[in-house]
Amino acid sequence: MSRQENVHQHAFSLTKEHRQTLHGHKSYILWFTGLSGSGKSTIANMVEAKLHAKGVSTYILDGDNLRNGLNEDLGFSMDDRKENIRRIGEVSKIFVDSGIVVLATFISPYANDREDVRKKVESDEFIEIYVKCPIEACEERDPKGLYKKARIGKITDFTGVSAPYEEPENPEIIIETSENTIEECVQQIINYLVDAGI
Ligand SMILES: Nc1ncnc2c1ncn2[C@@H]1O[C@H](COP(=O)(O)OS(=O)(=O)O)[C@@H](OP(=O)(O)O)[C@H]1O
Ligand SMILES: Nc1ncnc2c1ncn2[C@@H]1O[C@H](COP(=O)(O)OP(=O)(O)O)[C@@H](O)[C@H]1O
Repeated sequence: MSRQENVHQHAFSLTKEHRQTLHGHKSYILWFTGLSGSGKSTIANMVEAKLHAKGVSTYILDGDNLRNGLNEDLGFSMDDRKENIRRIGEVSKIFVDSGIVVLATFISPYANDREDVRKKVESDEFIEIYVKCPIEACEERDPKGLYKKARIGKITDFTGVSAPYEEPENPEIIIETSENTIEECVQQIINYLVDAGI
């Protein structure tokens, strides 16, 4: 017997469209993926501020923050990362249903896990942003000193050092943070949203 066999969904009267109308805009997920130190949080923070200033309802879901709460039971094995991203995908879907624009900043190193999130929402509601930066530049920045620890084995399964990162094959947006300024990267994302009419 499946665990969901006796669980029945209630049909509520208000829909995502009602909530989007109240907010005055579409809701969708901006999914930032990239190495530690590539710039996911920095860019998302500024994109959120710009959207907020334009009257868009937003929320940032961030790896470090979620791992201190909802996902405090998860580590960095392949299975734990998969479960981490699955839960974030479900939470993101709830936000989209509530009419809010989600900015999700997770390394999300496995292409399949990212594609599983994409499939949870409508095709135009998942915008994958590859925050591209050579590992040498991330390591040079090392804002939290994690690469240093990973190189001497104090952190295991560290993405790019002792665990894989699968580059997105067809992301909606690629920002190259070692080639462009923070402001240029932010503007590139805003331009995409304006061109897409959202
Ligand atoms: N082993 C290992 N590998 C990668 N990252 C590590 C690891 N241990 C701790 N950290 C810190 O956790 C942050 C990444 O969490 P995520 O939830 O984004 O990871 S994942 O999507 O499940 O791969 C990551 O945050 P960012 O640097 O902002 O990417 C690190 O601060
Ligand atoms: N063009 C850029 N885009 C984003 N971050 C940049 C850029 N240039 C330099 N940085 C710096 O790189 C670091 C990125 O750290 P962070 O945003 O925490 O990355 P992540 O969330 O991917 O781990 C910050 O210290 C930021 O100031």
